[in-house]
Amino acid sequence: DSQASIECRQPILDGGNQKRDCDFDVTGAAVCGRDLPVSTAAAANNADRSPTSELADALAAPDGPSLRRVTSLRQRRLLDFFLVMAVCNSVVVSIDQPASESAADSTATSATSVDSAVKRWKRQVWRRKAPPAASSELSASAAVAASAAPTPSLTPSPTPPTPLVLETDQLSAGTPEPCRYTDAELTKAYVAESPDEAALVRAACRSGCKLVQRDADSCLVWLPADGHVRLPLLCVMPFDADRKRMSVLVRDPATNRPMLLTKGADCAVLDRLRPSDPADTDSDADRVLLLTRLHMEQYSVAGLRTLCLAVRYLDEAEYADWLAEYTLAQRRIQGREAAMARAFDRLEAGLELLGATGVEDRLQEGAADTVAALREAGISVWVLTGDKQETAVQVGHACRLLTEGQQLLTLVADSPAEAGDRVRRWLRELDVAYRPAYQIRQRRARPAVRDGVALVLDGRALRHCLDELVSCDFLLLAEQCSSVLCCRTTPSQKAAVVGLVKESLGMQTLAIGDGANDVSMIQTADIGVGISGQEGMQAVMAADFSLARFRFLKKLLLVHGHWCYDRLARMSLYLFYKNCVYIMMLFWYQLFNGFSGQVNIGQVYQICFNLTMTSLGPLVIGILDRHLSAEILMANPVLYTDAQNCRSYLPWHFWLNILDAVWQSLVVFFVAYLGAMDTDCGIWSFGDTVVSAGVITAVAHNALEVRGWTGLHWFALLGSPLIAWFAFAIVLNLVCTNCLHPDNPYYVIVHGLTTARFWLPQLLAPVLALTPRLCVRAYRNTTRSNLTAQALRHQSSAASTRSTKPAWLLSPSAATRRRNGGGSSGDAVELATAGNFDGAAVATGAAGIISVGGEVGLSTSSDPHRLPLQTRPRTFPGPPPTAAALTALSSRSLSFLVRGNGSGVGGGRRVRTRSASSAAATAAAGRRASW
Ligand SMILES: Nc1ncnc2c1ncn2[C@@H]1O[C@H](COP(=O)(O)OP(=O)(O)OP(=O)(O)O)[C@@H](O)[C@H]1O
Ligand SMILES: [Mg+2]
Repeated sequence: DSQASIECRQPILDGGNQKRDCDFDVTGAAVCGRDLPVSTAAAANNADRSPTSELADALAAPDGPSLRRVTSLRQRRLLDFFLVMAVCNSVVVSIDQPASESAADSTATSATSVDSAVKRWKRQVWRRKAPPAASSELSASAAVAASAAPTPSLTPSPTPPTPLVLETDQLSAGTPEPCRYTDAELTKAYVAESPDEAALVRAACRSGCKLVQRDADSCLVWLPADGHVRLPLLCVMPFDADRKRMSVLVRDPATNRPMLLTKGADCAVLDRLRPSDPADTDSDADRVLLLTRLHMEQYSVAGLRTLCLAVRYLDEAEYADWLAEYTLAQRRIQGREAAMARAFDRLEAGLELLGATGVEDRLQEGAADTVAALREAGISVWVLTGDKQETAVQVGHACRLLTEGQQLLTLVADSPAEAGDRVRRWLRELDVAYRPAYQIRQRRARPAVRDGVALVLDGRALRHCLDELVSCDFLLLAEQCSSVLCCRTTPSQKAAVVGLVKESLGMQTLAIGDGANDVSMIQTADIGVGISGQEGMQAVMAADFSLARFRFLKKLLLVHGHWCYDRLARMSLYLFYKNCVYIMMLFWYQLFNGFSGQVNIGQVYQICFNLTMTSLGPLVIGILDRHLSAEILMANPVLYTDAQNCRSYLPWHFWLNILDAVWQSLVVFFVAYLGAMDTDCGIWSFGDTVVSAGVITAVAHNALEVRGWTGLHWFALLGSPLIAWFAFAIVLNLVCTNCLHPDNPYYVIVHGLTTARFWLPQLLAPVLALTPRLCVRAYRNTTRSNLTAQALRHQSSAASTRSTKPAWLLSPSAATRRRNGGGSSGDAVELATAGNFDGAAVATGAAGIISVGGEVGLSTSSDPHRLPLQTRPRTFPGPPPTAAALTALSSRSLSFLVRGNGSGVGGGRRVRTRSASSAAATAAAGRRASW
């Protein structure tokens, strides 16, 4: 699933894990503070009045709709509307569970309990072992109806059940008995796979139509005019993403006729309505349809998820006929699914529209920030949702995937040719050159994204875009757009889109979703992330990573992703290095023995060099090292682009690393050789000196690579030479009196430790071997201006300011910063020329002034970890800042990223200013000079 849709899926758990029923409602008006009408046939005549309470009032009125009285058609529709809301779903009433469990206070618990409760119910439905015993609240007529429910095998009854005529006295006469549970108890007890369904059942309950109990064979509802009424369940046609609807076949308790209750997406229900009869002048079907469409549009534009509710009454012959087909379909071994779908299709036709509902689907806390951060990190975010377009666009705006003023390219097409034409026209308009598919994949750099353009398409258009004749152009277009929103997508389309991006663009893909409809997409993507929420655990079970909240994705990618990449890159480089050093130490000895293959290092040491003596250091780097703090990485998503561009492991890093290894082995070997020259040093004693210097050099190299020291780092790096080498070798030399022929090490190192020719190389070789690396490191740290280098400098300066060291131990700039109150902001603002911007001036701090081509704006942030790091200049529309405006900022953190036209501020010179106000004046002067 897409990020935005995940967010939308989680409205109920929002607000600090509190499940707040009042956050959503089908009717919205009273509860959500939204003045939205509910579209029903009953409300059709009075659509301009507030229908929310009107509907509930109408249901509860003394002369309101009742099953035991003859009511008007309009009243019956109102009753059916609420019955669909209450019954057409897979909601289980787990009233006996403690509220804390059933209310799903914790996401994980709720997901598990939802899953298990719903699964239990589904098992019951499919097994149908025994018809339920008539309970006390069952009215006599309902009891007859219940017993008339089909047998477990769903075999069509040879004779239709006795028609049940509802007799007035069979239902409780007079005032109906009150509902046995309170609204609060019931709403807490509803456990649903889908949060929308739970919202609908709760809304129906609050309006007066209460689902009290559900088992495999029947549903017990409470109605204001009738009390408890049991509806025998004949068949449940579960929701699936291809049909986009769900139906329940029940017996109407009033007439005992089969009655199909359906709810689903507008596109899945409105096409299946019974055509209106022009001869029937009483029918207001057209009017209801018109109003329902109008209301749904209002709901969608308000960002609500809409559903259409419909009903169909069948007669016994129709039902028996259908049941025969359905039973045959169920018994098929091959093509069972298709046959069942055909049977469902046949029944779910000729529907009568009852109305529509809108469920508010709020974004999780932090969702918008997360999407914004991912986009800032250079990650292309595509939203693939089953929602309708209007709702998805609203959600896109809410999560800041779409921005105001953006050009929305809305693709509607009925054929691949039409889709191809539209796409190619837009490509021409955007001035994008055509490229064949293989070139797109082989391309090194991604094209620049146009911030002002977003692409929106629905499932039908997407199907044509996935056609192989159109897909290449579609991808070219999609790449140009800052966001892509695919609506009304099926699970298979979601997977196909991910597969297309992965294969054709050669990109690493991450799919995140929370529902069963996201499973195939999650499995197709390179990295699958499941959100455990109200929609069950399927997504989590299929995913590589599981999160409880969408906002945790930011930390997963920007912090842990970044760390992981950096650690693995440096660990791999180190592993190549140490193997090369070891092999080369053996190789140099071959120059002295005519390449005979004789080695100067004992067998045990050869094995242990890699296995124990130099293995802990890279492991600790690979697991624990952190070159940038989590705060800096979270505050500066743009740092993620370094990882995306593989900056820590470029081909030249590898070759330089190997060259360095060759150099170090050369130094280690020949320094030991010079020490042993013209002495009585034996081959194994010389070997000990080489191994020892090699271990110390490799560990010192490792120490240079460490970015964040911890106790484990110290243990690994001190333990490797002291314990894994010296202690081990001494013990082996003392113990091994006559072993390991021919290199019996007995007393060799113990004797060597007493000689200067052993110790001198131990000191000299590491220093000489590591000097080039140290010099290059120092040079690069001083001169590099890329994002990571800037962040590292900021981090170390902040650390030195926080440090409790005496001032004379700090560098002059750190001492100045500490005097100025810390950080790199405040009075001391430094303007320095940035290497990659022509004529740009950069200063560290928290506020930024960013300008391109004469337009300039201000961006401020109070986060002290936020750096003015920008890979691309950005344009902030607005007039250039005046000196006064800049000076006004002097009381706050201030920094500049000012782009001139080659002259003016910065202008290739390094400018140092004393105070923010003088920096402001300089900038303003620069502005005048350059814009
Ligand atoms: N339980 C349900 N009963 C009837 N119709 C449903 C049900 N759940 C969803 N729908 C309808 O089917 C459409 C598609 O549902 P689907 O689950 O594929 O995607 P979604 O829930 O809208 O979005 P997402 O992709 O974010 O999960 C929904 O927009 C809704 O109109
Ligand atoms: Mg869904």
